[in-house]
Formats: sequence, C-alpha cells, structure tokens
Amino acid sequence: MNQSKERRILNFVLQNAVRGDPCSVMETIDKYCSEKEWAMNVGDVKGVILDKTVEEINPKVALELGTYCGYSAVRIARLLKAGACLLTVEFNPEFAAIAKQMIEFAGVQDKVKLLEGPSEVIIPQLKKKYEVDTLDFVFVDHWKDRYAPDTILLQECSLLRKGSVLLADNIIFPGAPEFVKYIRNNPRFQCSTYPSYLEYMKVQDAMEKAVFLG
Ligand SMILES: Cc1ncnc2c1ncn2[C@@H]1O[C@H](/C=C/CNC(=O)c2cc(-c3ccc(F)cc3)cc(O)c2O)C[C@H]1O
Ligand SMILES: [Mg+2]
Repeated sequence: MNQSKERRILNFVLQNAVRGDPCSVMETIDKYCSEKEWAMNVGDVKGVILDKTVEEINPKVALELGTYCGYSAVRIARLLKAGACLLTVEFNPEFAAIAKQMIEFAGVQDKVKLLEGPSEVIIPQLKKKYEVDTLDFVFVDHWKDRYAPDTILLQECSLLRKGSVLLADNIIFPGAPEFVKYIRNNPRFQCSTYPSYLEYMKVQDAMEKAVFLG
C-alpha cells in the first residue's frame, strides 16, 4: 500500500531534522511542504503570528483543535514555560500516530498531551477526565465548519475565563464564514484580524484573534 503524504513528511523529518530540536523539525516540515508536497500546516509565515500570540499570553494550559501532523503542536509547545501544557485534539488515527512521532522526535512530548477523538467528544471531557479548569489559549485549526460549534461548546463547558484567547487559522482561505459571523457579532468576544498568507503559497489568508470577555 503506498505511503500517505503525511507519512512522507514524517519520514523526511526523521531523516533530515535534528532530534530534540523543535525549530529544526518545523524548518524541515516547512522545507518539505514548500519544495515537495504542499500540506495544511499553519506554516512559517502565519506561524510567526501564532508564536507572537503564544508569547504574549504565556499560557499555562493551551488547547489545539486539529493536530494533523503535529507542526503547530511542536510550534506552540516549544514556547511553553515549565509546568505549562498543550492539549491537542485529533480524530484521524493515522494523523494522530504521525503527530505523536513528530512531537516525540522534536522532544516536546512532556509538554504535549495528544487526545485522540472528535473535538465535540473531547471538549466536554476536558474538566473531569483531563483535569482542566479553564483554558488560557485555544488554537483553532480543524474542519472549518467546526470552529463556531466548538467555540460555543467551550463556553457551554465553562472552559473559557475572562481573558482566554482563541486564535483561529484560515479565516480567508479556505475560510470559516459561520465562525467569523458568530464571533465578530458576539459582545462576549473582542476580535482582531491578522492578515497573512496561506501556508507555502502567495495566496491571502488571515488569522482571527478573539479574547473572551467573561
Ligand atoms: C471535529 C474534529 N475533531 C478532531 N480532529 C479534527 C476535527 N476536524 C478535523 N480534525 C483534524 O484536524 C485536521 C484538519 C484540519 C482542517 N484544515 C483544513 O482543512 C485546512 C485547509 C487548507 C487549505 C488551503 C487551501 C487549499 F487549496 C486547500 C486546503 C489550509 C489550512 O490551513 C487548513 O487548516 C485533520 C483532521 O483529522
Ligand atoms: Mg489551517
């Protein structure tokens, strides 16, 4: 059975990146996906917006929706301080297995907990099963039609507190129109848009930052 693209990306990292070096893993994925096979990692351009947001918040507890190959999990985890953790949610077992190896190769496994399953099942389990109180930061990068329902679910599960920050990828391309409509008209969120470019392409994209006001 021929290899998946995601398996090829992982193998390229295992063969070319420096074990235990998160930046080397990110650079190697970015190199492969810009030169050989495009893939939907947040990438090196929007990745800087992600970095700056994480550094500004310095989260103790972060959540990522949509692990995929683990690129943004490595990107976020490398910036987390001692004792901080990233919970990342992925329902595709093949992607979860690849991401797990990617996270371990990068050496950030002690800061990352990969939760395998659909976000609508995992989110309601975060408090009791995963001992989360509230979330300081949420990176939203899964199926675009899940952004709005999961933002509502996070609120219903009392997982957001005054000042919790959501950062959503792909606001322009592929776009998340229901989410944008929901979040920008919601008085409980303070929104700002960060224009950027689609990963590895000269195509406009943007990220939306939404601060929960409590
Ligand atoms: C509900 C739920 N629960 C758990 N995991 C979930 C989930 N929905 C998706 N996932 C997992 O996240 C990952 C999905 C991410 C979805 N992201 C995308 O569809 C995506 C697509 C593009 C894109 C751009 C231009 C084009 F021409 C084509 C595509 C770019 C991106 O940055 C993206 O994030 C993998 C999937 O298994
Ligand atoms: Mg994305």
